[in-house]
Amino acid sequence: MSIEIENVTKRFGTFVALDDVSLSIPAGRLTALLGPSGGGKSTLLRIIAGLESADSGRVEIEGVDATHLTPQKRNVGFVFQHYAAFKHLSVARNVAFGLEIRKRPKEEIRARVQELLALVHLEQFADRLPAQLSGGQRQRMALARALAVEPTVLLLDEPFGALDAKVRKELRDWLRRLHDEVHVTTIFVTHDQEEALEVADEIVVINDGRIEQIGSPDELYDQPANDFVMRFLGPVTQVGDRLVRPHDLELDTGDPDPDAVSGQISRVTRVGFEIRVEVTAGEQVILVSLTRAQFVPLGVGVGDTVHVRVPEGINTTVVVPKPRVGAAA
Ligand SMILES: Nc1ncnc2c1ncn2[C@@H]1O[C@H](COP(=O)(O)OP(=O)(O)OP(=O)(O)O)[C@@H](O)[C@H]1O
Repeated sequence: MSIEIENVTKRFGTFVALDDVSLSIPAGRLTALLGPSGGGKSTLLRIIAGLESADSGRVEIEGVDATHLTPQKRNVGFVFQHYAAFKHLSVARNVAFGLEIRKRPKEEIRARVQELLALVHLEQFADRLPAQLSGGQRQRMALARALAVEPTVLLLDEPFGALDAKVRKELRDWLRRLHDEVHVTTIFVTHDQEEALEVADEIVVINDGRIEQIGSPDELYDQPANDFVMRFLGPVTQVGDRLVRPHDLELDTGDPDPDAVSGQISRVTRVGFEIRVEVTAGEQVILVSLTRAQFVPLGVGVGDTVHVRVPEGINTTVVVPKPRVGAAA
């Protein structure tokens, strides 16, 4: 294991941002810290970086107790959402910065900067100023700069958060490929489940200062530990007391299956190749997502009675009723 977090707690005043968090992060992998805003992801990342100190607990990086080490002594590279470049220095000098302050030989710096700029596909922009780059190019420069000093760990806090959706997606693919080339242990914070599912080897779901689940994208998607994780990772609908993915459900007409829930179609919406069917069954509105090829042969529309089936073997979680405010514990 590359990073061990043991029983880390962090409070801001009386607010508990991290509540006794323990976690092992494997070496050489790309790990996403995923969760809703305010859940504690950035705080955890900043504690790993040494930019924030925990109230209690321990941080170990590559077998070394880093709990009380300064950020400089931890050998971590850091990239934030808004990267603060040196505005008056060229792209190449920005990337070279960490090597220059470490007083590495000029020739070594030149070769390394060239190699890094090639890695992030910015060779032709070496002499530009940061202001002459696009947002996506600037974040790539930030990554090259963070990688320059060969960090043990690369920490990325919503590195593509400020960019538009299309560029974000491109950089996501690019980060995955970059990681496949350099294999540096990387932790990145995101609140975007699609980003985490697409890019990460391992995902840590954090909510309310606690870890909800750790696993590969497939494990989290197929075997969510609880209804929070299930809801956070993709669309869900409720059938009875079970949470299900709308595309896992089946619709039947004719004689109902004994386990099926019957209701009336209250709405049909087409979104590209997907047909979203709302079935009202008593108090519940169930969302069923079908392909056109599944929907059309049913020959049904709004007002018709249908039966919703949860096929055997598909993944569901039971909804835990929320305690009412003021209810006794
Ligand atoms: N310096 C601080 N002082 C007081 N409260 C803080 C401080 N830093 C963070 N917090 C609080 O701690 C909680 C966790 O913040 P954190 O930034 O770790 O969340 P996050 O999961 O990264 O969310 P986001 O995606 O919005 O950045 C939030 O409620 C935040 O308001």
